Amino acid sequence: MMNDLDYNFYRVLFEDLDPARLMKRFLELLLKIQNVERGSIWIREKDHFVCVESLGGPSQIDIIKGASIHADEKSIVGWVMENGRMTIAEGGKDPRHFKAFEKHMQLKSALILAFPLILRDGQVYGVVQIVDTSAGGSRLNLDDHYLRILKSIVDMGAIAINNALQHTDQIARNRKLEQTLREIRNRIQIIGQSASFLEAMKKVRDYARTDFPVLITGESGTGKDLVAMALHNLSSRKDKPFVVQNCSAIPETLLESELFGYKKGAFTGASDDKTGLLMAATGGTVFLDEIGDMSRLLQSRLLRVIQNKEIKPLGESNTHKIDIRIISATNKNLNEAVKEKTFREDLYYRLNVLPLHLPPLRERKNDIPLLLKYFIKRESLELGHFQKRISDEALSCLVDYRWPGNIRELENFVKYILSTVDGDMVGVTDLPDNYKHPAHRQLPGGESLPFADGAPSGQPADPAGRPDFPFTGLTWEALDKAYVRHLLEKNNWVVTRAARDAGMNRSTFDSRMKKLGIRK
Ligand SMILES: Nc1ncnc2c1ncn2[C@@H]1O[C@H](COP(=O)(O)OP(=O)(O)OP(=O)(O)O)[C@@H](O)[C@H]1O
Repeated sequence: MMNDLDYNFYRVLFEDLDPARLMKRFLELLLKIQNVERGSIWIREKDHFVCVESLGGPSQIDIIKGASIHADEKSIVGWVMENGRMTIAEGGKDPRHFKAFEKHMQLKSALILAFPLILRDGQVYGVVQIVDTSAGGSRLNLDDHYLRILKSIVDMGAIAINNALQHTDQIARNRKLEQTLREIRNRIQIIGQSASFLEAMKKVRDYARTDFPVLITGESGTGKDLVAMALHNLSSRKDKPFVVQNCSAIPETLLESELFGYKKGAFTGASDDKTGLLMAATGGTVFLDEIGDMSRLLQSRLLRVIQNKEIKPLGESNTHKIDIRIISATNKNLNEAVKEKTFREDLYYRLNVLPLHLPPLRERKNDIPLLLKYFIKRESLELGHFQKRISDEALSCLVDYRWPGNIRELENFVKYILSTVDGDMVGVTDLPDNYKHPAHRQLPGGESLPFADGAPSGQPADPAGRPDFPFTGLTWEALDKAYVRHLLEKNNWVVTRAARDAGMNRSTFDSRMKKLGIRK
């Protein structure tokens, strides 16, 4: 029979990536080689050995697929798992034989041949049993040479089965990840009620109905990534990939490989074909973040892709048609970059078909209380904490604050207060200095107002918990001096501008400076 092991045998091992089918075909093959009818495959699962395939026997009760043996029980399967070697056992007589399964079987095992299923690293993950039920176990061929060949077949099968199991596991994991991603995307909440924000959101809905490129502009942390994802989710491409690439974070050659892909051997180190993101996203949306940082060379390649709707990976002679929507984003002034010739004008017009500007948080102050509430709720739920509230005074400081890091900064601020404030109410004293009343902030140039760290010493706290008037305890002159210096610093020591901010003319401001002893 062993001579009949033609290429069909290898097909059994390498053709099928479905573990159940593969195990069945593999077991059938082993039984055919040994000319017996009964056999089973067992896999270790935590503290049990589970029969994942079983063949043979005249009736259904002889099939033990799905049965399991506890690792503490005496069994041939357990012995082989533990010792990692083949064994031959006499059914019913061998003390290792777990007889419970055979109690009701029509045919009892006479001789059992069991091989370990071993991984490349020597780990035993399963056992295959080949069982002879003929009288005296006369059918099994136990010739040394024969068994050695059989063992190498089992070893190959073990690797093939494990590959198939891992492959299936990987597919299941990918499915789960995709599902989680879909859920996360559906959970996206975009918070805002200010006019400028609502106007931007209307554009998002309008743009989602089309397929034209969108260029999102706005300061860092204003929500460009979030809005790009929302646009994709609202569009007809929502069930296709949404692929994100940050164009500033990686070197040019790496970015080129990521976006356009390459053919095996296109350059030293290209040991396999790589599908670029633009091709992988076909049918879906590509979000190119920080597009203003893309090199001129890659700008030209991207332009060609947009113009021709096709892509040619590095080192490949053929082009591939692609169907993608491009959303790009920048916190730079691309108009300026075009003037300075660091950004291609033709690409700029190709990308900026539908412009979308996200206003900074300081221009949508109405949204600040709403966003604070939203993040407090979200983060408290995550932490399993009670939801804190923000006192009116603290809230007014936060609304006045300029939020240079926009919503990202606000999100981080909420995490900070939830971690540091003990009580249920967040008061002014809980705020870091730079978030307090403007007069409490660090002055430009590093100079602080005299009591930037809190109320001046000796001032009793208000029993109602209201913050002290911040200027108590300062002389009029000290206050005057700090204010004049602050205006000068803010205006880079351009006196005319500082005077305008103070609401006085230049010469009055000059004489005030002189009186206070402040020199340029
Ligand atoms: N309107 C909003 N509602 C709720 N969360 C928001 C909103 N806008 C932004 N965020 C959150 O603020 C954080 C920063 O947003 P995002 O990363 O989209 O900003 P960005 O403009 O792309 O920043 P960068 O230019 O630095 O990449 C994210 O965690 C995002 O979920």
